[in-house]
Parts: sequence; structure tokens; C-alpha cells
Amino acid sequence: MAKKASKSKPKATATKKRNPFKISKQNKIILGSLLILFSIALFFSFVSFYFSWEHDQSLLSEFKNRNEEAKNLLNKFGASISHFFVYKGFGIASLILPVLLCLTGIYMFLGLDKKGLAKKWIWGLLFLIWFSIAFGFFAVESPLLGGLVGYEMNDFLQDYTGKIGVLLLLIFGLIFILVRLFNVTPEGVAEYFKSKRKELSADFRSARPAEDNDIEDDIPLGIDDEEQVLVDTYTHKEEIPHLNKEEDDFKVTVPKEDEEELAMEVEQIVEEPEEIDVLASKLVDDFGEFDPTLELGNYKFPTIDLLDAHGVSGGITINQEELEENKDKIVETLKNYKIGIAQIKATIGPTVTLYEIVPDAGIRISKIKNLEDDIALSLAALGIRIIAPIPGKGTIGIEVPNKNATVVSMRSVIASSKFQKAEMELPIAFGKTISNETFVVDLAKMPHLLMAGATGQGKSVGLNAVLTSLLYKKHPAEVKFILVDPKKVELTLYNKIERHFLAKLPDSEEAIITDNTKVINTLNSLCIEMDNRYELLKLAMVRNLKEYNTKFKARKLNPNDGHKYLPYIVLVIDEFADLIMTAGKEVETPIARLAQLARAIGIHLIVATQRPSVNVITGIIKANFPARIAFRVTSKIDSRTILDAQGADQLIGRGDMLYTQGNDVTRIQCAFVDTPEVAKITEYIGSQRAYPEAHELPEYIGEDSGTSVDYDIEDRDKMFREAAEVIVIAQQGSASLIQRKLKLGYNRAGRIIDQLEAAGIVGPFEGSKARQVLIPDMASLQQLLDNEGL
Ligand SMILES: Nc1ncnc2c1ncn2[C@@H]1O[C@H](COP(=O)(O)OP(=O)(O)OP(=O)(O)O)[C@@H](O)[C@H]1O
Repeated sequence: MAKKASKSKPKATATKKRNPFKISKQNKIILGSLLILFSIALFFSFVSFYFSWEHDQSLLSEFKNRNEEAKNLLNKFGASISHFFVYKGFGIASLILPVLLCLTGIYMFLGLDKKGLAKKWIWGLLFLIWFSIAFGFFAVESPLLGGLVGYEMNDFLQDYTGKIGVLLLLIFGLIFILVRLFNVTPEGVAEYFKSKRKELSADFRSARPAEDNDIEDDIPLGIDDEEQVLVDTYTHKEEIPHLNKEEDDFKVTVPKEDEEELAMEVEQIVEEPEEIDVLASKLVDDFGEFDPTLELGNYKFPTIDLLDAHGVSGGITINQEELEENKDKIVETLKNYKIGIAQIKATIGPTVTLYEIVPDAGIRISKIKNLEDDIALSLAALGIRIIAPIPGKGTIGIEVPNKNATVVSMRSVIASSKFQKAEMELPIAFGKTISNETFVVDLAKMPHLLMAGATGQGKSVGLNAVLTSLLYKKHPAEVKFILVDPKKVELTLYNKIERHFLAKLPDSEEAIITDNTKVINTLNSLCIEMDNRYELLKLAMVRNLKEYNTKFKARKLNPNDGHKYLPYIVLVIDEFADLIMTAGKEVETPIARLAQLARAIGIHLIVATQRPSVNVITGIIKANFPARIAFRVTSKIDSRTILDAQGADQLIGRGDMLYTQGNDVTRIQCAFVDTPEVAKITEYIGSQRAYPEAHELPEYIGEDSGTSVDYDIEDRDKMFREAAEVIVIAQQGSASLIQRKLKLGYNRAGRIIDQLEAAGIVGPFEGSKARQVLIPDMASLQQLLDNEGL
């Protein structure tokens, strides 16, 4: 079939090219003029036929005889053709034929659209028949008016319907023509009469004062003298109350709405190309579309063999015994509570098996839901989750963990066609659902992700799965990560891809942020980046990053105006609770701002936390993170905080997770990617040619920079001296250093730094950079403090 179709295609185009019916413009002019002239000839011969037919009729058989001459204007030709059309045809109505032919000629001559012409022909022929029958009916005595067709048709119709029937048919024909062709409606006719009356009365009124009484007498006005034109003073409507008999002289003609509908040729509007478009298309023609990946044109995406299969070669192994056992237990338990089951079905997933049950009619769902703990007890298994009812299915689901869970390897999900073929901006393969389908979502659509789970339940593996997915799908030019890792060990492996995939503040040494104080600067810098990007989007008159980049690739945005290809930025914060504890409100504000506004400009946040308590995941943060993942948590309250539903406390850990992006909660087994695998991937990418620097974020200069604080020596912190020593020894003016070495809180360390600045030991705040230490060694410090009288 497909073959056939593809074969027939070129043929069709070939015939299209050589269309035999297509008449060239010259031929159209020739043919058009021929038709016009022919129609004129016809017209004259038809008209003159009426004056000469008696004489010419006898000559019809003498057509070839050159000595005989007909009286018709077009001689024997005219006599013959007129005889055919007028006498044997349609009578006087045949005059419509030359009109139609003439019109066709004009259309061809001028090359007008043929659509309107067809309509005219249809109406013309209808008229031809109607007139022919009408003349045949009314002018029986003069058969030349109706022609043979008119006569015969009358005869035929009258045999069946009688005279009255034919008359009614003719009236119907007339109404049909008036309504369809001239759009005549009763209201239209009434309106016409009204306007005519108005005109009349106006004429009378204007004529009256100028006229002498004598003249008035002489000229019949058609209105009785006494009957004045009444002017309704209220509505200003003028009325003529009665028209006298003479009014009959006025002929009423129905207004004809332009009899012939003029065919209009609509010329295609060709948008004038804007100067910028012309330039852009020229640039694209010359250089091709802008390719952001060109700078690292030889970049090779990580290969699948860098990932481990984790001993899982085939699919899930089904343990029939276990299935039967669980089924029996469920049926029995429910029976104990007098709940009968009409049907039961099992779907085996990698970690849990879903038993879908249809209870007997009349059983209340809440009853089963309340038995959750009892069922779990009788099945002697952890992690039973009851979904009553399963959304969109009308059944009740009981998820029972498998005795031997199957590890879902990252390799299997990355290799899946669902992920490979995913046409998403930022595709993430999380793992497999309960029905063993690969679960792929678009981070760009989420647009931010909140992850929570008690320690050791698979959060870090989850984060790695997210990052790995993106590394397998995205070129270094397309996405940049900002990694915040207070635990300092989880994400260090990504240091190797710093110059490929990471973004950092200018002058900061490490791309992966492990110091909570620096997070604030990074977040604020991201806010600046966000504002800058919005500005660029506004200038480019586009609504989101995708449109912007498409426009930029098409070379419609001039880099000289500050436009550049904008990569997606993914900010990953591993231990959010820790960040909130140390930096509090200072981070919450920029995070909330980013979460609220950054979706359109391609900045996406992934925030993971161990403690999903309400003071960490505040309302404002929750409201802006519609996509949430819960690994196993310790309490129902935590589950509610993160998912707005319970269930996360029932998970079995080791990557067993619940995902929600709104209402539905999906249970997924997170793909497992081990640290050595991440090491191999980062090694593979890191060993390739990279950009000279990590992607640079805009510089952020803190509000308090440059403000030299004056502290009274008496008010100095008790740990001031120790802090000064720490700073001078390390030659690094950072609050976090004091925090770590002296085990102080963030706020206190910050205050000490300010006091050190006031004492002239460290320099002023320099944005993301550590403050400069102004004292070179311990001896100088000692001297300074002694001078102060301490
Ligand atoms: N998807 C998974 N499949 C199989 N095992 C997993 C999975 N995820 C995690 N695990 C197991 O759980 C262990 C702990 O996981 P992970 O380090 O991700 O926990 P975590 O939640 O990050 O803990 P913490 O918050 O303390 O860092 C892993 O070492 C691994 O053995």
C-alpha cells in the first residue's frame, strides 16, 4: 500500500505539470475575443430573425446554394442558427445565450476568476427555460416568442397539471428566482415602498413653497389638495396618508441587487519582510542556523556501557507462589471483615505488586481503607499501601512489596525507547512505575522539583538519576548545573565536569557550593540572571526561553544587542533543611522569587531535604513546587507536608518513591545509579575538550558591602581573638571558616566577621569572594591587638 502511494505521487505531480486543460494567457485572449464577437453575431442574427424569418425559412434547405441570399443580418448562417435556437429552441429567451457567451468571452479575455461565471451560466439557463415556458404559456398565439421548447414543455406540463398547474409552477419559478437571485424578501419590498413614499413626500414639500398656486393647479401632483403631508413632530417621521388613484402611475420596480455578481480575485497578501528578517535569512543562508554546540562540536555524549546493569539481565522474575500466597491472604483478611471480593488482578512491578480488587456490590470503600493496618499485619509485610479507589479505574489497589525486589538500573531506563525518543526539553528518567513502564518527565514542565525522604532512603541516588538523565541527553551548551552540597561529599564527583556543565559565580574557586553562606550570593546572582534573561526576552518579544533560543538560532537576534544563546540552568540543593537552618529567611526570599518567576526563563530548581517539616518546606515554597517526590519518610505528618497525602511513610525505602505533579500520586521505583557509575560518566565527559571556564553567573554584590561597621571594643564577641587568629592563620576571611573552626552559628560568625572588619583585620565584603585578610601573620595580629590595649 505504502509503496503504491509513494509510486503514484510523482505521477500526480507530473500530470500537474503538464495539465492539458490549462490554457495559456495568449490563447485565453484569442478565445475570449472570438467568443465576444461570436456572441455579437448571434445577437444580431437572433434579433434580425424576428424580422426576416418568414422569408428566410424557405432558404434553409438551400444553405449550400450560393446564389440564394437570406435577409438575416448574418445571411444564411444567421438564418440557420437563429432557426435552430429561436424557432426550434427557446424563442425570444434565446437572446440570453449570446449574453452568456459574451460574458464568458469577457471573462476569458480579462482572465477573471471562473467561479462567478459558472453561477451566471446556471442562472442564465434557468432564465432561458423559465422565459421559454412563460412565453409558451402566455403567448400561445405567437409561437416565435416561446419557441418549440416553450411550446412543447407547456404542452407536456399542461397534460399533467393543467393550465392552473403550469401557472402556479411559473409563479413558483419567479419567486424562486426573485428570492435566490435578488434576495427579495417581504420586508425588503415593504421597506422599498416606505422609502419611495418618503422620497415622494420630501419632493412635494420642497416643491410646494416655490410653486405658485396657478402652477399647482396646472400640474397634477397625485395628491389631494386637502391631504397634506403629515409630519409626525414627535418621531420626525413623515407620512403620506393616502395616495390617490394617480399614484397607480408610479411603477414599482423591485430594487435589483447588482444583477451579476462580480467575481473578485483576492490577491494573496505578501507580508513585506522586515529588514531584520531579511538579514536573518541571509545570515542563515550564508552560515546556516546558529549552532550553540559548535564550540564543543566534537563533544561525545556518554555511552550506555558506562552504566552498570546491576545484575539484572532480564525483566522481573515472577514468583507464582508468592503471588498466590498474597492473594489468598488478602481474600482471607477481607473475608474476616465480611468484605467479599468479586474480582482480583495482580500487576507485578519491580519492588511492589499491585493487587487490584473489585469488592462485592454494596461494600463501602472507606471500610477497606480503614483496614489498611490490619491487612498489612496479616500479610506480615512492610510498606503496604492501599489506594481506594484507584483514580480513573473504579477498583481498589493494594500494593504489596515483593519479597525480592528487582533493582531498576539506570542503564535500563536510559536505554528505554521512551527516554531515548523523548522529545522533551529536559527529560528525566526517574525509574519504573508499578506496571514496569519507564517513567520519564520533563523538568522544564515541572518546573521545579521538591524531594524529601528520611536519611538513607535514596535521595542522593535520586538526585544522581536526575543529573545522569540530563547528562545523557543534553549537550554542555544546552544546560548548566549549579550544585549546592552542604554535605560536601555527595556531589563532589561532578567537579570533573565543571567546565562543561557547571555554572559558578565569578572569582569563586569551586563550582560546587559547599558553604551555605555562599548559597545566598549564588541565589541572588541567579535572581539577577533571571532579571537579565527577562529583559532579553522582552527585547526579543518572546514569551519563554525556548522561543528565545529558536529565534536566536534563526539569527534573528543580534549578539551586539546583548543577545546570546541561553542554556537552561538547573539549581540543585541537596540539603535544604540545613540551608534554611543556617541562613533562614535570607535564602527563602530568593528561592521563593526564583520558584515563582524562573519557569519561563529556563531556571529550574531541584531541592532535596531530609526533614520535610513545615518550617523547612514553608507554604510559599510548597506553593511553587508543584512537582514533588517523596522517598520513605518517618511519619504520616511528613508525608502530608511533602505530598499533601499520606503514603510516603508506608514506602519500603531503597528508592521506593511517590511522585506527584498535582493530584495523582504515582509509585515509582527510582532508578539506581551507583557512585562508581557517576564517576565513570563524569570522567568520560571531563576528559573531553571543555570550555575555558565554567559558565559564569552575574556578579552579585551584597547589600552590606562597603559599609564599614563601627564596633565598640567592649562589645566585641568573646571569641573575637580566637576568630582573628583563625582568620590570620588560614589567610582566608570567611565567616564559614570561623563557623567550622570555632563551632559557632552562622549569625554569630557573621557578627564576628563584621567586628574583624571594624578592627581592620579583614577587608570589606567583596560579593562572592572571601574577604581579604589585611594582617599577614600572627606577630602583626598580636601587635595590633596590643595596640588596642587588649
Ligand atoms: N533506587 C535504588 N535502588 C536500589 N537501592 C537503592 C536505591 N536508592 C538508594 N538505594 C540504597 O540506599 C542507600 C542509601 O541511598 P542514598 O545515599 O541515596 O540515601 P539518602 O537518602 O541520600 O541518604 P542521606 O540523606 O543520608 O544522604 C544506597 O546506598 C543504596 O544501597
